[in-house]
Formats: sequence, C-alpha cells, structure tokens
Amino acid sequence: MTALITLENVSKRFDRRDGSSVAAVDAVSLEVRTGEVLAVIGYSGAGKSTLVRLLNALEKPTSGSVLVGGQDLTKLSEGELRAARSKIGMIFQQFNLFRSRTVAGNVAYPLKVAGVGKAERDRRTAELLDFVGLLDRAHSYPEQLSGGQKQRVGIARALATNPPLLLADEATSALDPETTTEVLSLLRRVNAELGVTIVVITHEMDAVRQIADRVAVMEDGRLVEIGDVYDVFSDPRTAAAQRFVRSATHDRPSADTLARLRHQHPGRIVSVRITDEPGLQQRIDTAFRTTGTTAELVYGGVSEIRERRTGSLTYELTGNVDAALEALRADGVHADEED
Ligand SMILES: Nc1ncnc2c1ncn2[C@@H]1O[C@H](COP(=O)(O)OP(=O)(O)OP(=O)(O)O)[C@@H](O)[C@H]1O
Repeated sequence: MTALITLENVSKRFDRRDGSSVAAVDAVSLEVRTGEVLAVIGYSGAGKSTLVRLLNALEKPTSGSVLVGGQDLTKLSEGELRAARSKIGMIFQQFNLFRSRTVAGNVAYPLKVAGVGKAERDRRTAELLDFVGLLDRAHSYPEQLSGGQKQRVGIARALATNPPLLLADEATSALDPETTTEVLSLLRRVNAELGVTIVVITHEMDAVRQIADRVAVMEDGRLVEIGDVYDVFSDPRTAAAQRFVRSATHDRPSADTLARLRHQHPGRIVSVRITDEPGLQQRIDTAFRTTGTTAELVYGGVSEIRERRTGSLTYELTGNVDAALEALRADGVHADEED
C-alpha cells in the first residue's frame, strides 16, 4: 500500500515565556496509507493538534519533513501551500460553520473560493447534501440544526472540492454517543464509497474502535505505538495504549469490582485474553481440566472490532492454579493473575 502522507523524524518545538522550549511533536516518523482510516489518540497535551497542524501545513516543523502526496510541505512557497491545503479537507469539534450562510451556502463556499461556476456549484452542493442526508435542510441555517446535523454539513463542506484526504480533529467530541456513532458511520462511508483517506484525531477510544483501520498512540509529543486497531486493542504493548484500551473496553474488572470479587471468591482471580483464534475456549478448558483446576467464571466481556472477536474472561481458580497458568501460557494463551 502506498503512503499518502509520510512524516520523517518530525519535531515541532515551541518556545515558552520562561525561555525554555517544549517539543509538542518529538521525532515522529509515520506513514498514513492511501485509503485507510488512521486514528491518532492521546491525552490532552500529547501533541495531536500540533500534528494535525503539521499535516495541513498550518505549522512548519522545527526539523524533519512532511510529505503529502509526494510533496514536501516544508519546501513549498505560500502560494503552493494554499494549493496543497485545498487538497486536504478538515472537520472540527466546534463545526466552524458560517452562521450567516445557509447549509447549502456553507457547502458551496469552498467551491466559490475555487472559482467553480454557479451551475456546477449548485449541482455539486446538492450531490453532497444528498450524500450526507441533508438535502431537505439546504435552506436552513446552522443554528436550526442539531450537533450531528451540523457536523454532517461540515463533512459535506470538507468534501466539496474532492480532497483525497480528510482530517477530523476531535470531530465527535462535542456530540452524544448516539450522534457520535451516526457521524462515525458517515465518515466510514466517506472512506469506503468515496475512497477518501481519513486521519481522525481523538481522545475517545470508543470512536477509534468504531472507525479506524489503524491507530497511533501519542504521549508527550512522541509516537509510542502504532498498529492495526484490532492488534492494539487486543494486545496493547505500551502503558499509554493499555490505559486507553482499558478506558474503552470494560472486559477487565476495575479495582472496585476486583475488591468485591475477592471478597466473594476466595480462590485466585485470573483474567484470560480472548482473541479470534479458533478453538481458544477448548484450549482454556483443557488447561484447567488436565491440571485438575476448578474454574468459575466471575467476570468478562467479549465483543468485536473490525468483525474480529476480542475480550477477556476472568475466572476464580482453585486447585493446582500454578500448573494451570503454566499450561495456558505454554499453549500461547495470555493469562494474567489480577493483583
Ligand atoms: N503555539 C504554542 N505555543 C506554545 N506551546 C504550545 C503551542 N501549541 C502547543 N503547545 C504545547 O505543546 C504541547 C502539545 O499540545 P497539543 O495542543 O498539540 O496537544 P493535544 O494532544 O492536541 O492536546 P489537546 O487535546 O488538549 O488539544 C502542549 O504542551 C502545549 O502546551
């Protein structure tokens, strides 16, 4: 798969008032593949917004290069940058719609700026509003719309000039969970039906789970983990990714739940990772049976990511628990004793 965006060893430092400086983005190398949905996650201050501003050339890196569609953004003149930016659609948390323009006026605006004639503008605007399901609201004003509808207008407007790339900066953070799901499924259609590559910046792991093909985890300006969303969810490698996954999946007991489980169950509490490997349940049962261990299922959850099974089951084990754990691990089953 070819790369639409390549970041090579990109850093962005900002000077602070006290004379020190902060690396908002610190030596990040990253490829965004043509046609994928890549989610970039991280807590507040991790450097996500700065990364987006580097991708659309609103910031220049202190060092490193940013290639979009083979063009090094750091080497372009201001005129060339404007042209490059017009090939990148953007949507925002606060929608950033023009309040004084109608829905159709908002969507047509980038076409007007690009010098597209009225007839073609009207045709394209209607086509986009139809795509996002808002044709009947063409003459409404933004303030007459719900948050989800506003974001759908934002998406239509971002796509007006047919950009191959869409950047979504916290695009669902102001929406309730149900509306979030609607907007995310629209973005999935934008990707699948229009072939637009999408970079989603978010602190919401649930959004990642619903939309992304791959996920990149940022912490203190650095890219600490990147992988297929299934792999990162089912086997997060770094502490930062583990924290995020825990926040979105509730298949492992929380500290409170664990305390209660311990109170009710005197045996040892062990969580086993569930993946989509065939025959996994049978292998788990065999490890318990052959070691004479009694297993009582006390907690757990199994769900799907990208149509693949993932989750965790927590057992109270009594009997020869050490031998059971050894048998599980020897068979490649990931088992953690809860501490
Ligand atoms: N223009 C700036 N001047 C000085 N420091 C900045 C500037 N922009 C960002 N920073 C600093 O860089 C770091 C990363 O900020 P950034 O906004 O990119 O993080 P973020 O992950 O997007 O966080 P949030 O979700 O809160 O926006 C922070 O420490 C921030 O204070």
